[in-house]
Amino acid sequence: MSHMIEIPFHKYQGTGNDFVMVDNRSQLIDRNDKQYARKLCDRKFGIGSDGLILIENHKGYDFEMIFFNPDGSQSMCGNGSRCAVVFAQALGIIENHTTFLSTDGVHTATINNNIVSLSMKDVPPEKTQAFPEHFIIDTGSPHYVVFTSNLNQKAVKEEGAFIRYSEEHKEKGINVNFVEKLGKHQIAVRTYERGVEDETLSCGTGVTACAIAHVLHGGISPVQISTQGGDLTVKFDLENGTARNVFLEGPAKKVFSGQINL
Ligand SMILES: N[C@@H](CCC[C@H](N)C(=O)O)C(=O)O
Repeated sequence: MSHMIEIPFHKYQGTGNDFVMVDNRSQLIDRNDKQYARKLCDRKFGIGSDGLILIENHKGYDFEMIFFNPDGSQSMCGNGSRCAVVFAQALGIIENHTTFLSTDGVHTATINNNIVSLSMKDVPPEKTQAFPEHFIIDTGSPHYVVFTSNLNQKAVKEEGAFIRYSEEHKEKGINVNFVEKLGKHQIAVRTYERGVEDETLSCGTGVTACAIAHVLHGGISPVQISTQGGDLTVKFDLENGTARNVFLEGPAKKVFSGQINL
């Protein structure tokens, strides 16, 4: 970031997971400079959000979304992808259906009355590790999933940080999800996100991992997930241990627009 620029931005949220969106089709922002994410996502000195998303042109797809955590690290973001789809529609890039590129590859999505249904990657057994007390499942981002009772009383930030900074996970980091079973088709989830290093109100790749863990534990798809920021649905088929035809569904909305000088 060498000289001062004025950046038009749009703030979106998907079940309370909030993102700064920048239409970067004219390459206003250097996508290799992590300082933009650090500055724009800062809740005291910037706009404030759980991540920065750049929308860029891509030859083979409707668009490419580039996601950054507030610390500048990159990973797949389920809620951010859902918000990016609504943003792409507002920009006139797409109508109600899209095929686009995200951090972990190609996704499709459909928008119906502000509900975005996003295809997620298959999750084969190699991406699912079951331990006596928890699961580790990679749904584009790595997730530690632990079942609990009294979810509302959980010290998610403290207990999540303890696992995320443990000897095993401190180097690459991991997102930590606490899950309470509410029924065969229902769970409640609270998530500590790496890169934010705090609890967020919802995490799309996180609830996808939790829904898969729930079905491996006797639950049934579709799974309704209640998060601190609203409700999501995850559906998939489990075939020989592989979760296929995985869809993450829920609302995504614009909150406000503005411009910032950096
Ligand atoms: N909020 C996201 C996940 C964002 C990435 C995550 N913090 C990581 O670094 O793995 C979601 O909705 O999936």
